[in-house]
Amino acid sequence: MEALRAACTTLPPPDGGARQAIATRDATLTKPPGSLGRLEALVAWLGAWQGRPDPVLDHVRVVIFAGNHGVVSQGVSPWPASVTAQMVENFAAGGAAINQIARIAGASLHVVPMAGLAPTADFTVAPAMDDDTFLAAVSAGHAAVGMDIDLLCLGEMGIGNTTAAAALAAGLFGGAGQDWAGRGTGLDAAGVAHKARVIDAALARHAHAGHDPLAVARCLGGLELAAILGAVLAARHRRIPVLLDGFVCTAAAAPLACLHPSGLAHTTLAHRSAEAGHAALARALNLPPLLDLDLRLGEATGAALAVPLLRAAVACHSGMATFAQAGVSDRT
Ligand SMILES: Cc1cc2ncn([C@H]3O[C@H](COP(=O)(O)O)[C@@H](O)[C@H]3O)c2cc1C
Ligand SMILES: O=C(O)c1cccnc1
Repeated sequence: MEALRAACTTLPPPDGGARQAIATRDATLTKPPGSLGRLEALVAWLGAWQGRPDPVLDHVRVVIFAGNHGVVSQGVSPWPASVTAQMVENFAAGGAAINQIARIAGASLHVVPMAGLAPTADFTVAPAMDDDTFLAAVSAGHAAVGMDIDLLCLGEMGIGNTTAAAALAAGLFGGAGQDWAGRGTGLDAAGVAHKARVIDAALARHAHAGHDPLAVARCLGGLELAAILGAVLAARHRRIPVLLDGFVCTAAAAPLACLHPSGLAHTTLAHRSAEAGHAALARALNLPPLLDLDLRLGEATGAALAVPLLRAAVACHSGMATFAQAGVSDRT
């Protein structure tokens, strides 16, 4: 655990030279300065983390981690845990939403089933994971990133994981179950109230995890959430920019922000999920979302949807003419 903590607290910064070169070229392009808004910031962000004045999106990888959750036995999801494995099969067959969106985005799709989809412990009665299980899950996430990647999109599949994400968010940022619990895959109001009580029970049981973000992630998280944390960490050490997906993915990455003040600087939040806690979590992490499409699916769908936006931003930066080239008058 201490090696992981050290890896989370000693993080490389972005490439300031690449960022500056991008700003310098941007100022010469045939548009009013700043007129491409966040697209300009996205190019600078990509280049600063890729260490390139000419950011590329040739190799975009979507990784979905799948895991099961013991807390499902508390009736926190309208769906049975067996759907996790069935959806892993559906990903392999090309039938899920993410298969379609990843194809449109020009991204490869990789699915990593965690621990043979064996569930974690029910965290209302015991820590979700012991140290070894947690560290193995973080390592699996780390290993799934690969080397020659220009952009990593992260997502998850795991029935019950909006409960784990809400518990993790509460453990890291405070508040009670009702502040973070949402409808997930379709709970009604009574179901959300029950889910909030289940989260409160978990928070009470693991209060001793206190302010150690890794202990909170181990006790209240899940296997696929730990893997996402490992993947975000690996990407940082390899300077690969990351698009985070919805509520679950954001909560999974959050411990790194709690361990290092700029721990998530190499990530962009692709969208604001309709899941109730996501807006507050995004604010707590100072991660303004790119898209707001009322998605509440997970699977990295929101992350993959933002890839074409990044492609457009890069195309503008690399392909636009300068004022001098086009013979367009600069401002007087
Ligand atoms: C068919 C199906 C496909 C999914 N794809 C993603 N999720 C999403 O819903 C689950 C979390 O919601 P909860 O906490 O309410 O169980 C996760 O698997 C998440 O990825 C799905 C859920 C279902 C049912
Ligand atoms: O935003 C998410 O990550 C989400 C929301 C609902 C269900 N699964 C995931």
